[in-house]
Amino acid sequence: MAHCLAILAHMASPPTLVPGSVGSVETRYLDLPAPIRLDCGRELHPVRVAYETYGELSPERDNVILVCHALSGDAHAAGHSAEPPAESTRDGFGAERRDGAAGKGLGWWDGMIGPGKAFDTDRFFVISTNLLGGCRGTTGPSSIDPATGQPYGSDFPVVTVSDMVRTQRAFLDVLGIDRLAAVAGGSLGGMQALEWAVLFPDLVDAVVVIASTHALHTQGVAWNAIARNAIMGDPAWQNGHYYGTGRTPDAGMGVARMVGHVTYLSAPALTERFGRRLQFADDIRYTLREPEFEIESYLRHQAGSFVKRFDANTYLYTSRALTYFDLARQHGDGSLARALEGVSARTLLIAFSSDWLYPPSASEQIEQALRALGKPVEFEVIDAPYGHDCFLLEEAQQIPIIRRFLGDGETNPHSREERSS
Ligand SMILES: CC(=O)SCCNC(=O)CCNC(=O)[C@H](O)C(C)(C)COP(=O)(O)OP(=O)(O)OC[C@H]1O[C@@H](n2cnc3c(N)ncnc32)[C@H](O)[C@@H]1OP(=O)(O)O
Ligand SMILES: N[C@@H](CCO)C(=O)O
Repeated sequence: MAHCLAILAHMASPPTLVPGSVGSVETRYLDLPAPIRLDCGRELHPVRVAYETYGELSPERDNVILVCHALSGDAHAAGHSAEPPAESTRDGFGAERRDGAAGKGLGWWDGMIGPGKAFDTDRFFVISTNLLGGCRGTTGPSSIDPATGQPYGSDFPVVTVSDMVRTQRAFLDVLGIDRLAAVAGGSLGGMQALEWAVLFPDLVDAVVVIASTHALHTQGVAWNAIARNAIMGDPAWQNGHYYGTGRTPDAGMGVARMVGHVTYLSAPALTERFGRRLQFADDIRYTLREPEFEIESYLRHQAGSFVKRFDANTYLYTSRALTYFDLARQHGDGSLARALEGVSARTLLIAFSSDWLYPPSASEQIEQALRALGKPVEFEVIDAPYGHDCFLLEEAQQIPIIRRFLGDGETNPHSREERSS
């Protein structure tokens, strides 16, 4: 009888998928029970991880998707933030920075995570963590160093993408999750997804790597160096020990964000949007200090909002980690193919035609290496004009590709409708 009911359930019309919101969410915090051993040779303890979850964990715990954020994101990936920050205020990067990466209290990938969306919370239990070295609740340079009772500052160890992934693994162990249906992310988040597939091949079924690379190209390393030098060259940086001094390297970090932001956009998109239009249309004002062009004003705005929500030291550490990332060097003695030999996850690579910072050619190299090894891999280049930040903006084109890759959900045993039938 139960068997018949199950068949009937399958014969019924599939549920209509209307993309929705995950609603109100709360960031939670978990302290890891053991130290994290880092690539640099040091151990880090204590380590706290800030995280959010969306959807329902299946009884078999086999429907978990880990979402990894990019340089300036945080654990708040979807839904509306429910609460004022609690623990994260301890490091001084909480309350006034509450609006988070995407602003207005909405998660930075809200368009991609939720019922009927790319990472469908009717099927999957999505977990998002703030990365190691972060400033939004996970242990980072603004956290208290137990050895001194003061914030680490630049005494925080230099961390790598592998360290971030090992921290996520330790965090998931505490939650009792020993297998991931998928790991997904854009940019630095995509690097983490790749690192998961290489470091823990037996634990990951699929990876979704968007606007990312196996190793940032020379120009990308150079832009990151310029950004870090802008921060470290600001006298208010104070060798990284600015917490509690009343001075923060806002000027340097503002420049870093301006540089970064231009690299996240395409030249045609900038031209299309701003051209050479003057901020004050009447005429030029013969001023050195004030923004004269709309693009100057826009960049100043981006810089100003960024310094209100982000810690300069976290920028330095995160930027350093993404420039170190190099699968071939770290795992393949210089060979990307050798680095990927052990991967068993299905891989989806998505790149954007206008992304010159993480260009489609980098994803293509990964695709070719995986294909030559006989690994299951799909690669899609989305034609979109906005540059690297397309992974945050071009949801409509990404959603069907990712949904198809993850299965359409109609036969998934963990879809909410089928579980309740
Ligand atoms: C990926 C992760 O893990 S999280 C990190 C993602 N988040 C970020 O990077 C945050 C920074 N924001 C951005 O990079 C971008 O805003 C995106 C990519 C997220 C979204 O892009 P868009 O929605 O197109 O935002 P856009 O680039 O138009 O910026 C809009 C802002 O510029 C302001 N603006 C636009 N033109 C001007 C101008 N001429 N002068 C001054 N300000 C201007 C708008 O008023 C608006 O301000 P607000 O954000 O304070 O409301
Ligand atoms: N704009 C995004 C993309 C960086 O890769 C961020 O700030 O995190």
